[in-house]
Amino acid sequence: ETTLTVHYPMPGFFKDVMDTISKKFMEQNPDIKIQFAAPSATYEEGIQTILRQAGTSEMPDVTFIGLNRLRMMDERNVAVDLGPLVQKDGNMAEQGFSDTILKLAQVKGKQVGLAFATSNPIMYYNADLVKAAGGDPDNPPKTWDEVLTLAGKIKALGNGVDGIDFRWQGDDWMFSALLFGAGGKMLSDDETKVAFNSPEGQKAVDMIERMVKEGGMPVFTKAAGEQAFAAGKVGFEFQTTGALINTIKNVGTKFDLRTAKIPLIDPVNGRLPTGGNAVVILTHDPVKEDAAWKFAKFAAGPYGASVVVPGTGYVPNNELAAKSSEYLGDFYKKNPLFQASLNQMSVMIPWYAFPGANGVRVTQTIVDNLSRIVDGSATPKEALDDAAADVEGMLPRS
Ligand SMILES: O=P(O)(O)OC[C@H](O)CO
Repeated sequence: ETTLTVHYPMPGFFKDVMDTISKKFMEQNPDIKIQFAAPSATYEEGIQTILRQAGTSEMPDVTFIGLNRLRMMDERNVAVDLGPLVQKDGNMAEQGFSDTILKLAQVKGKQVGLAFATSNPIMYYNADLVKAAGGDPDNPPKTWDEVLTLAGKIKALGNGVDGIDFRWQGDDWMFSALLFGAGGKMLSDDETKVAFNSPEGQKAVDMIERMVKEGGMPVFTKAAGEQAFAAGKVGFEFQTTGALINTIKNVGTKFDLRTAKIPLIDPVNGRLPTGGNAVVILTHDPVKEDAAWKFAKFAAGPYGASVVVPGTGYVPNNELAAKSSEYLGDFYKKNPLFQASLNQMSVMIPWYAFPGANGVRVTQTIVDNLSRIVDGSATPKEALDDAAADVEGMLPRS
């Protein structure tokens, strides 16, 4: 029997799906046992744990890494190159892994992992509050101006109700939703210079200030924002579609929960970041590596995707799972809340992965500066310029 130790992040989203997938895998592969290492609360904690454990006896055999940190895994040379295994397999496309899907977990052409869960940011809204404020829940806002106007009216309802919770905390992902949504980018094409202090970046940070001033967004922590929304005290919440099942469970019957596309500051050129994570093999032991490859394909394959999508709210990252009636073929028709993210798949681009060893610090600097806009201690321009100067100093010198 081969035992694989598997580490994953965000147990709030993934514990149940990991349990289901590993149980089924062990039924089909009785000679392989899956045991879980303590999960990490976030992607950022996950990557730091893995980099610390790499090469020690504590290192798990398999991990799930945020898509923006695969580059770091590659730069530190920690992950097994899956390219030869993909080659040897020969029929990845038949198992639903098209080239497009394989590319989601490649770094400069190297197959660092297989995408396990993929997401985009969506708009969650409280249809009861929208109605109470004079809006039409069947025709939710399509532009940020419309969101802000309606959110302001929701805030004006009083009774401790707030207009917006935009999940800017934690990492740079939701900031990139505004930046990419405005047609902007993080760094110059040659990655030597910061490019988010651009007119598009300015529009992104101005929007955060407008959420506070016009849309009634308070200084929430991530958890407080989610709790307030689920308690029926917030009109609009913007965050990953991966939080959908948790949100549905937490809202229960308290109000009429709906979802819609997140507006793009530039509806023509705007794009959205792809959130989520990929399964990565760490063990170099040949027997374990073989078992780990079986598990990776199973988790990221059609069965895994058919558990992850309904179990969380992520979009399908396996073409067979998305199309076949055996898996998710009828699911979307029956579950309209899941359609917002599906309808945005055509505008998904990679979650930007900063080069060099300072990726986690870069992200934290961006978040810290966003918090100054939300708490009113800096203007959007000051925060943007400070973030740009700090990040510039953290980029690798060529
Ligand atoms: O949560 P995910 O997996 O959709 O990834 C995007 C994040 O929300 C970033 O924290």
